[in-house]
Formats: sequence, structure tokens, C-alpha cells
Amino acid sequence: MSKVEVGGLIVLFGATGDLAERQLYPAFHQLYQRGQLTEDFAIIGAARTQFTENEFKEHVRKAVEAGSNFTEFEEAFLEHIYYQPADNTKVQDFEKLMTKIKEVSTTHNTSNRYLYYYSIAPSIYDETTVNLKESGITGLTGEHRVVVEKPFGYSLESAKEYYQILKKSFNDEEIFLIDHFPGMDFVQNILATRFYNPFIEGIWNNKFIENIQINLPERLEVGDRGAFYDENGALLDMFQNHILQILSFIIMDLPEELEKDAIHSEKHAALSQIPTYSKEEVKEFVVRGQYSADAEGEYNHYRDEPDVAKDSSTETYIAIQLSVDNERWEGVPIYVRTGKALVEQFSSVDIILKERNGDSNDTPSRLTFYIEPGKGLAMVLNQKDIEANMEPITTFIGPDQNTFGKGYVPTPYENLLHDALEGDNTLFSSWEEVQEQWRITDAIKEAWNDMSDPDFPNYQATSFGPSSADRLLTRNNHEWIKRVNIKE
Ligand SMILES: NC(=O)C1=CN([C@@H]2O[C@H](COP(=O)(O)OP(=O)(O)OC[C@H]3O[C@@H](n4cnc5c(N)ncnc54)[C@H](OP(=O)(O)O)[C@@H]3O)[C@@H](O)[C@H]2O)C=CC1
Ligand SMILES: O=C1O[C@H](COP(=O)(O)O)[C@@H](O)[C@H](O)[C@H]1O
Repeated sequence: MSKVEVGGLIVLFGATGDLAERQLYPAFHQLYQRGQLTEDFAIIGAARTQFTENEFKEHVRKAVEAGSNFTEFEEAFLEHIYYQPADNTKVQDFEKLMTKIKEVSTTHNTSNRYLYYYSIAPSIYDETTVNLKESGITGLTGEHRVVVEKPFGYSLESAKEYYQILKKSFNDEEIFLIDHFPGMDFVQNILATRFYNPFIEGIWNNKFIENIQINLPERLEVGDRGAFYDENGALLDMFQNHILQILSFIIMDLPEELEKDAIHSEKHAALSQIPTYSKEEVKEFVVRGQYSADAEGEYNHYRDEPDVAKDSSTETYIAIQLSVDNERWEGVPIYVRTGKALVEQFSSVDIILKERNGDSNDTPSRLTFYIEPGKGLAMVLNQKDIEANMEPITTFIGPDQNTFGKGYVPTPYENLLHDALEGDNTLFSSWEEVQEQWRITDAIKEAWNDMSDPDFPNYQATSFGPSSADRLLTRNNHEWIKRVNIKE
């Protein structure tokens, strides 16, 4: 079913920032070009930079042209773009914003639907939210929603504070906590594949599954994101949100229907069954790393990246063994890893199946969900080798949806912006999920705080990461699925 057209007035706070430029403008443009935005949509960009409206339109044009999925610029798109300089800490700037909102909503007849996108640092959520209310903006007749970026806070406690701040101006159902991984079609595919193939659900348990892996290695170094990254590290940048969200789609019980409340309720229940690690368990099940320069001189030492402390003990790599406390998953180790400046670049979920009577075939059977590059489900199965006498040969069975003429893959931000305008929060993280994610993450962070400083750096850029991450698995007779290039 193709998506319905949506419209409304979007106020984009952080309009001059990196996220808006790299992801949001290209996504809005694609939605417009693909007929998924009605003509009554408009975007007001807001930030402190004193852009004129024309300068801002050029800024948006350049961002769109450099963005994902771009083919040809749609000039009419710019007729829907406006700019209002505003310092979010100043209520008088919101009074000017209010005047702009009234003008633009009249010009475009934006149906009294207002979407505020907080593409800003959490330190200004409070004043932004209060000023939206004080200036009367959120009091305008109509629907008001706010989209808030990840990571939502830096601990469970701070997340609770931020949520209370948002509640000053918005109800629970108006708050959209964004995590772009569930917005990816190939993450949603995990749930769809389980739902529509009962035989897969039949083996989705500890009787058939030996271990589960979420692999999100990146070649990208930290580069110019040092100020943000050095405060957060891989644990808060990737694990607290993306990895735990992907995991929730894997370990949740299937709801009767693919309906938003039922999905959120099962995801929340699943996350709540992941144990809180003690300090001893963190030592045993969590590996962290930080990169040093590579031999070719293409990558810096992490500690030499701009805005990173010279004695930083921030992790740029994590590998964690998790478990789920319930009957279905008892005894199934879940291994997750992600890191910067590695030799690999892909996102996938691998479900490694048990071997026959504990026999050791060459390769265990496996289901792989390719997320990036997005391909969908592939299977590794052992079949008879035609040149041998009942000996197995490993074969790959995998659809690339391109072969079915489904060539266009929307970016996650295209999917999520559309859903936010439609008021559908299925693919956003619920507040209950986010709280569980923090509970699991805080335990690791607190244990690290109690430990002596790690011996960093401990892996070289362009390697597979620290060798201790391999030992996490080999002690259980398992191994990471590693892929420098995806050929399967
Ligand atoms: N960049 C990314 O890839 C990702 C970012 N995020 C999250 O998105 C959010 C934005 O990140 P990012 O775009 O990278 O950050 P940037 O630092 O690039 O942008 C911050 C934006 O906030 C504006 N701003 C800063 N202070 C004020 C103020 N007092 N009043 C009004 N506007 C202000 C800046 O504009 P000006 O200086 O003109 O005021 C700028 O537009 C963060 O929460 C981040 O964690 C999440 C996932 C990925
Ligand atoms: O949110 C983030 O995600 C990206 C990885 O997402 P992708 O869509 O580019 O694969 C990561 O590089 C970044 O550090 C993190 O903030």
C-alpha cells in the first residue's frame, strides 16, 4: 500500500545544524518529489544564524543536492521553505516566530497541524519547550507534536527530567522519540519476516537458535563530531538506542496484529527482560575499545581528533554479550558490537542456528537480515555437494528486493518524518522502551565509572577491533560474523 499524502507546518529547530543538513532536508525533498507531502506543507527553519530567507533556501538546496536518493531538484519545493532567526533561550524571539507561523500557516493553509522538530542539543530543550508555551505557539488551535532526537538524555535520571520538561507543553501521545534505525525498512523487515512466515517463528527460540548477533561496524572515524562523541562514546551513541531497538524487534513476542500499541507493549516487555548487569557481569560480558592511528596514516589516533580530550577514556568500540530472562531465550547468548574506524562497514542481524546433534558442519545454518546495505533476508543452508557423497556444501539463498523491481529504498528519515506528520508513532521509541534502554545502559556506565581507566588505545584503525572482543565469543565456541565486503 503506498503512503498517504501528509501536510502541516514543520518548525525545525536546529535548522543550520549537521543533522538537518545531511538528513532532514534531503528527506523532506524526497517526500515532496515522491508525492507524499500535500501542497499545504511548509517548513520554517529556526536557529540563531542570521540567514535571510533566500540564503536559507540556498542552504537547503545545497543540502538536498548532496543528500541521499537525490536525482533532480524540485524547484517548487523551495516555495514551502521559510526561515526565522531565533535564539531558543529568548522568549521575545518566539514572539517573532509566532508571527511567522501565523503568516506561513495562512499562506499554505497548513490545516492547524504543527510539528516541532528538536534537532538541537538537549541542553536547550527546556527553554525551547517553555518558550513555545509562553509565546502562545502551542496554544494555537490544532494538533501539536514534537519530535526529539537521540540520545534522549545521558542517563535514566536525566531522561526522566527531559521527559518532564517536554510534558510542560505536550501530552504523551504528542511526544515522538526518534531513533532512525526502526525507520529503516530493513529493520522493520525483521518483524515482518517473523510475522508472515510461521515456520520462522517456529524456530525462533532456544531449541533452534545457538546465538544471535547484531553487527554494526563502521569505517567512519569520529572526525569533526569530537565534541559530541567524546561526551557520549559508542555506548550512548549506538548501544543505548539503535542496538537495543533492533534487539527489541528480534526478541519480542509477536503480537496478534501488527498494530502500534501491541508492538510497543511487546517491545517494552522484551526489553524489560534483559538483565541489569552487576559490576562483575560488566567485567565479564562487556568489551570496550578506542582506536589508534592506522599504519597508512589515513586515520588519526582518536585522541588527536578535533575536540577530543588528549587523555580521553571514551570508548569508540563496544562488544557486549547480553541475555534475555525468559523461557524462549534462556541460554541463547546475544552478541552485539559496533565501533568507529574499523575495517568493516555494514549493519546486519545474524541468527546462527544450532547444528545437528552438536555435529560440526563446515558452516552452521544461519538467517541473516541485511540492514545496510539493505537487501533483506538471506539464508545460509547446508545442501548436498553434488561432487561428494552426502557431504554438505554451504549455500546462500537471498533475495535482493531489486530483483523484484523494488529499487527505491526510502531513507529512515523519509519514513519517520512522514509518520510523525501522520501522527503514527509505531516506529518511534516509546517512553517505556527508552527507560528500559537506559536501565540496561546505566548499569554498564556506572560499572565503568567504578573501574580504573581502561588501557586505551587498544585497537588500530582499519582493524576488526580489540582482540578481547573475539575472546568474548570463542570461550563459548562461537565466532563473530565478519564481513569486509558483502558478497553473499
Ligand atoms: N548529526 C547527526 O548525525 C545526528 C544528530 N543527532 C542529534 O540531533 C541533534 C542535533 O545534532 P546536530 O545537528 O549534529 O548538531 P549541530 O551542533 O550541528 O546543530 C545544532 C543546531 O542547534 C542550533 N542552536 C544551537 N544553540 C541554539 C540556540 N540557543 N538557539 C537556537 N538554536 C540553537 C544551531 O544553530 P545556530 O548556531 O545557528 O544557532 C544548529 O542549527 C542532537 O541532539 C544530536 O544528538 C542524532 C542522530 C544523528
Ligand atoms: O545515530 C548515529 O548513527 C550513525 C549510524 O547510522 P547510519 O544510518 O549512518 O548507519 C552513526 O554513524 C552515528 O555515530 C550515530 O550518531
